[in-house]
Amino acid sequence: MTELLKLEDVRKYFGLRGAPWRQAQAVRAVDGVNLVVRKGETLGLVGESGSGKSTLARVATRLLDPTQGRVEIGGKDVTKIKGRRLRPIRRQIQMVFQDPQASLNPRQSVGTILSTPFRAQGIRPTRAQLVELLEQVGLAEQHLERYPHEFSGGQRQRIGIARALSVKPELLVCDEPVSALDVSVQAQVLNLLADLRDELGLSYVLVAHDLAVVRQVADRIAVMYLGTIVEEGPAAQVYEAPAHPYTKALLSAVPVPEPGAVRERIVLTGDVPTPIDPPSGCPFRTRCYKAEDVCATERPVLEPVHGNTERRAACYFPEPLISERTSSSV
Ligand SMILES: Nc1ncnc2c1ncn2[C@@H]1O[C@H](COP(=O)(O)OP(=O)(O)OP(=O)(O)O)[C@@H](O)[C@H]1O
Repeated sequence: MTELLKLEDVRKYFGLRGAPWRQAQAVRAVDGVNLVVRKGETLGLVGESGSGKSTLARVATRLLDPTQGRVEIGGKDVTKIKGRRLRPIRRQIQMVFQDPQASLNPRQSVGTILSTPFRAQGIRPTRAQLVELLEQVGLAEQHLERYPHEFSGGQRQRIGIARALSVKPELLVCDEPVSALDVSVQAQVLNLLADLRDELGLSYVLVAHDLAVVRQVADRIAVMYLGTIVEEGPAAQVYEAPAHPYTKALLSAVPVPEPGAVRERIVLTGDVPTPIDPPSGCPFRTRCYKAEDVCATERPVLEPVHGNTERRAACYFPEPLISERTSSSV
């Protein structure tokens, strides 16, 4: 299948400017990520706050330059591309931001907001094109002249999605697209994203800290911890039988949908280490219930788990791939 996005050993360190003693304090927000998103799939990127999801999303869409590594979009190496030469890239990959309130200019009408990506491509959109965009996200022509404050949170996110769709991208990177919304509205926006995927053949990277949200829509899951991907695989398999101890701990806090089913609860002790000075070896080892000496000396890389090439985990002691979940009698 066509690879729409490919990241190879991507790193993003903040604070590398200035005197050498300052550089020693660099924040390793993304620290060696390899990831592929194929046409037609929805990849859920999950992890706790501060794990580097937003930074990775911004590097992948080339809103940020990587410190190191390679970014391929639509089979083309775009790592070093800058300025106007990024235009054709923007037609392939667009971003939807977390907070529609902050990402929409309050002084611009919806019509102006939706026109901006066209103009960045040197195109003057027709009114019919703008109306079509609004209709795609469940809004209507009469909304074109209105301003962001006249809309609800859910409607504003629809405008953010319409803006991202304007240049007909193949891949949308959605950074926590529903976390700023009321729970009742979250499902509507997620349904809209699913409908758009079916109608337009879109692919998504869906960034979320809420595993229940990702479960609804993702085909594949990648789990981030301290700037690295610690596990990836088909969503159903990862949810059913997490291989990495961190994924297992994260999921143990998520209610199981089937009535009567229970999951073993794992409470992680200790704080997330600082990305300025991550632990030696495995970044998760300081909080891991399975850590052994080897985990402190060598960093594990993503490898097939127990021979299953669909499932990869960066762990020397992955969990078995069969579910350990127990069902109590209903
Ligand atoms: N511009 C920046 N300068 C310095 N450090 C930054 C910058 N942006 C992010 N960071 C740091 O990089 C790390 C990863 O942040 P990032 O926002 O990517 O994580 P996240 O998983 O998206 O978390 P959240 O869900 O809270 O946004 C954090 O330690 C954060 O403080």
